[in-house]
Amino acid sequence: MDFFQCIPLREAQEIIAKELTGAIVAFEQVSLVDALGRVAATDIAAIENLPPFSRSTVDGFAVRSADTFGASEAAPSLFTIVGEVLMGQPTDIELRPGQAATIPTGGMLPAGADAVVMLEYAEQPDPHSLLISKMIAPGENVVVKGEDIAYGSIILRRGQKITPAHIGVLAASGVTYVPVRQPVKVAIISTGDELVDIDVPVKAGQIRDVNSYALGALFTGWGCQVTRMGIVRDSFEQFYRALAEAAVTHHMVVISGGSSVGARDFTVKAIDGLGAPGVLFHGIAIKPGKPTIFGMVEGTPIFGLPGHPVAAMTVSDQLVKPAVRLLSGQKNTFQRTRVTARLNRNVASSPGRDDFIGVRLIKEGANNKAAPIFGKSGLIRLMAESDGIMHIPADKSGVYEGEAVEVLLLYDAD
Ligand SMILES: Nc1nc2c(c(=O)[nH]1)N[C@H]1C(S)=C(S)[C@@H](COP(=O)(O)OP(=O)(O)OC[C@H]3O[C@@H](n4cnc5c(N)ncnc54)[C@H](O)[C@@H]3O)O[C@H]1N2
Ligand code: MOO
Repeated sequence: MDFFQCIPLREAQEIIAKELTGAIVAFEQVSLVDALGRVAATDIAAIENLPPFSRSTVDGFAVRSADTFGASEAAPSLFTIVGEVLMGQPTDIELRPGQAATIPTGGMLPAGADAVVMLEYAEQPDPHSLLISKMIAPGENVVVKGEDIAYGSIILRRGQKITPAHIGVLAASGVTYVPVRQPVKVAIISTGDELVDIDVPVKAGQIRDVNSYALGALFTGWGCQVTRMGIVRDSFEQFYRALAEAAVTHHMVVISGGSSVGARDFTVKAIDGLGAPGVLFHGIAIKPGKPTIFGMVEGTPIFGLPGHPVAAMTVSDQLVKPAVRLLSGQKNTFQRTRVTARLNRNVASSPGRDDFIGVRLIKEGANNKAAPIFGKSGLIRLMAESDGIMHIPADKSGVYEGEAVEVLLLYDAD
């Protein structure tokens, strides 16, 4: 018998997406060196061409490519060297037919030139003459003005998570400050009379609070600003007060424990009591993580995650992560880094329920083998031993040895 109505995982994700689409946190300006991993709040367009002038990509001689037409070992083209381009300086050399100029890698292409021949393909019979014995194509060994980034093109898109390469593009374009979304502020409340903090001696019947640390680390890795609100004992009043405070001071609240139907499980009552619309679902057809709760209180999403650490992390991966992406205005809400691997044994699963099982990835030639890490969802070590989570969709009743499975990487970059 089930105490609550389980909805499919897809439906749970759709409810969250519907509630949070457009509910984006405010923006702020940060200096370029602080922009890594932040989410761009606006499109940024290039206000200049990059490179701002045509440049050589090799050490050699700038020429007019047409002058090498028909050049061969037997009949090399002859050029007069009319000057030298200096690194980091403009040049007023203007090549006429039959003329060449010495140029360093990165040097400014002189007017009239459209290609550069590498030093090793040219011969200098004397300091003022040059013989080129092969044809040079227009644009050879040259990056033309605006070829990297054209004036007016979009160099960073709203909703993109800023990578080291974006930082490079922004630096190249002279952008010193970047408009980004504020970090999503997440409060984590651990509930349970059995819990003690990690610096407190553990007495019989007690365990250390794993979830506020593991989930806090997970959310921090996604760019959130995490407040660990500490452990709230199983008293409704204390819990209600902590939740009310967390909901008004944070963009999102994540409660660990108290999501099941035990006598002390009052998460649903507290969320419903705090404001509209309250609890939107309680129970998902997923393993682990079945007793998950989600609600909205006056615009703040509240997650009630199962206390078992593997369940709490799995549900975070499937539901809290897209919620964070929606709040921070990221475009790729449900996009995941996946690898395909072949199972090294049969794995049974119940149809009608999405199963998530930690796996170790073993490289075998060009392929990956997935070795499931079985165990109860209360065992945090399962996550530590896993490289990712294998997903068995609800329409399957198991996967056979050798079959391909999708493995979601727990710590993907996007
Ligand atoms: N009769 C039923 N019992 C349970 C069901 C059910 O359907 N019927 N569901 C089980 C499943 S599945 C899960 S998951 C858990 C969910 O329990 P709660 O979310 O209500 O959480 P608690 O009862 O508080 O704790 C469960 C378990 O996890 C440990 N825990 C809690 N918080 C932490 C923490 N911060 N760090 C480490 N470990 C934590 C807690 O000590 C319990 O052992 O319910 C099943 N029961
Ligand atoms: O969420 Mo529970 O951990 O499904 O076993």
